[in-house]
Amino acid sequence: MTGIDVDREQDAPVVTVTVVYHSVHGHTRVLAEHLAAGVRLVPGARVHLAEIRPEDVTAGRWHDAEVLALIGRSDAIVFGSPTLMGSVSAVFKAFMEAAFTPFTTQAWKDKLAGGFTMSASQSGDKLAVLEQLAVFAAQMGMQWIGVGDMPGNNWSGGSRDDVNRLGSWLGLMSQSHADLGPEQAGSRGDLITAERYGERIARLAQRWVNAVPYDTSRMTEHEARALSASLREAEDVPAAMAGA
Ligand SMILES: Cc1cc2nc3c(=O)[nH]c(=O)nc-3n(C[C@H](O)[C@H](O)[C@H](O)COP(=O)(O)O)c2cc1C
Repeated sequence: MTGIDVDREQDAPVVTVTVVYHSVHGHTRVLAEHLAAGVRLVPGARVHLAEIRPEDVTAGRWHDAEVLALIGRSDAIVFGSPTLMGSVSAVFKAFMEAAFTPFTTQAWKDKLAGGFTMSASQSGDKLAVLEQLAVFAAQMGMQWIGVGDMPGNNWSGGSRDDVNRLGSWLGLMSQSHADLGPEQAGSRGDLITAERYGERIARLAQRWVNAVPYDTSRMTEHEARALSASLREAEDVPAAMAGA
């Protein structure tokens, strides 16, 4: 992120948020769309929806050059997957593994990140998915943003329509009844929480790009090893001792 692009009409910093998600039956897609609607509320914020498609996975390897290029141009990336067997879906995991290439050059370092998941059970082990996504973002050197809303549906007057009704802060959780189609995905509260989360990410992205411009240090693994070796050499520490 070098320099600040300003939307003159709206007098706001331009930021690009990409929502990268997989959905088998469409419920997670609805969540992604509401998240994007929240981003659009922010003047200057641009949003893209990038669906990870099973047809782009061949022999377990995902590839879509356009999606990777889009992510490369984005200030914030929000990752989303249904919870399947307490994990991100196999298709989304293939996307995560394809990020090994940008990992090696730290290409996504210091971009903002967030995550969301949809499942049928109230808990359904959704937290495991958000943890998986947050660890992934950390490996990519990204800055994670959680949900910033107080918990709902945690008292006698609460309901499914409450904001953050599942009380999740690491990322966005939503729940859809297993017998209902995507047109009834989540609850009203979940969809409002998704919009609020999208808006939060966009506003924080604006704050992030508006900060003092800088170029963060990036190193490939090879360069990191060379740096360690030169430091050892300068201190005259034998490699065997330094690595003990
Ligand atoms: C193979 C499979 C595994 C699932 N595992 C879980 C699970 O671990 N926890 C849960 O609450 N729901 C689970 N579900 C339900 C889905 O998370 C739920 O139907 C979700 O809405 C699917 O989202 P999608 O329509 O975006 O694909 C599972 C469904 C399938 C088909």
